[in-house]
Amino acid sequence: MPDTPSAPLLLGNQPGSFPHSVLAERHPAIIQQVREAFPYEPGQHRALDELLANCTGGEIEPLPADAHDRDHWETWGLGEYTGRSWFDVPWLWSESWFYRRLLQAVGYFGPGPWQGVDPFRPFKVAELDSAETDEELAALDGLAGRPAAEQAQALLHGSLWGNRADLGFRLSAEGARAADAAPGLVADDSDRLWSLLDKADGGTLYLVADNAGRELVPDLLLIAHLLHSGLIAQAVLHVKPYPYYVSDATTADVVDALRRLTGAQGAAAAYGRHLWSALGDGRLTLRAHPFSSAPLPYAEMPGDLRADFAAATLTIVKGDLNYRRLVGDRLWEPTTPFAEVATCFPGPVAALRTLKSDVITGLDAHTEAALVAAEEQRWRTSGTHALIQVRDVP
Ligand SMILES: O=P(O)(O)OC[C@H]1O[C@](O)(CO)[C@@H](O)[C@@H]1O
Repeated sequence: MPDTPSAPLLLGNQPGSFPHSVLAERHPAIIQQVREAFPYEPGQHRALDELLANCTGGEIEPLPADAHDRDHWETWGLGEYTGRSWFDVPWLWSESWFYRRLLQAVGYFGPGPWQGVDPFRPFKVAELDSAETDEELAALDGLAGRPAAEQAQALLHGSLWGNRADLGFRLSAEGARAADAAPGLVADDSDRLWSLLDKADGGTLYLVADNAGRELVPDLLLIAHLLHSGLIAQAVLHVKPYPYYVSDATTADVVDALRRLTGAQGAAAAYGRHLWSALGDGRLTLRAHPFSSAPLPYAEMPGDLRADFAAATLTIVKGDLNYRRLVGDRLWEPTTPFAEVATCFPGPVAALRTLKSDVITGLDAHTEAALVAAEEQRWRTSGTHALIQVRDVP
């Protein structure tokens, strides 16, 4: 982080704040959503009851002695935060811990009959199989005949706005959108993004995925187009090692998305087949690094991951949570330059994000003033604004 004054770290202990509402309201709603979606047995319901009581009114508790990832969580601060309220530790940490404990409660990590049963799968599949997805896939036929640069920009925007497909957010934001102004891009460095790829011509793109379904599909389409056009020779897709934040993508979700594409008609099916063969011959590879679901900012990424990202021509980082991790989940002045804050990233990085939490950087003063005039501070969390911000390594 720059040696300039830092910015306050987000905690969940301010009643009325967005972080507090997530811990106090969204997490209980997600427990109820998961409970209703599966014929869980008494043991799981008891564990969900305990989690509900603990995450809203209890203290951080240690992991079971035999937990497979106990060492990771000890490295990630569990020892330091054990015994403290969920609301008094970094918000990023509490949220990540919630999903770890939720999977524990439903038996996802096993051993046992519910091992590997993704508690969020019904929601992700329903969204992938939705009529909206049909429409978006059919629209690809219209794009096929357009000039390559226009196709690329359209697919980049498809990937960007796909980030609204955040099912955790939808749970508590239903209907909110109707009240807000038309969606708008509050920062746009897409020209720099394209010039980075053009310069490398045949380089390697890393894409750190966010949500499955209607966000992952346009991410994959963007990768397919860039591979097919030769603008990149290799793509590496980072997904989560286990279900996370309701709709974050895992390898199983990538397979579902590819089946959805290959099962479609026209251009969509062609993209699907292209991606399927790219996985088969190694032009597209998947990664599911444990740090992808760690409760920490990217400044604290381990050496192997740092070396990975440093080797990329460009890394596209998707979504709100990843953006928070890029800027340290701190409440920077909105006009603080993105490039000054994202110095933790070892290679050229482009953030594609719809705004769904308080953190923001890299706005010009005029844009900030216009947003505040139109929406007070709602623009930060409404999910109706987006940004494309790029930091090229000096
Ligand atoms: O799917 P995304 O874009 O990372 O958004 C995650 C959402 O969840 C949050 O963590 C709040 O729970 C915010 O970051 C954001 O509202």
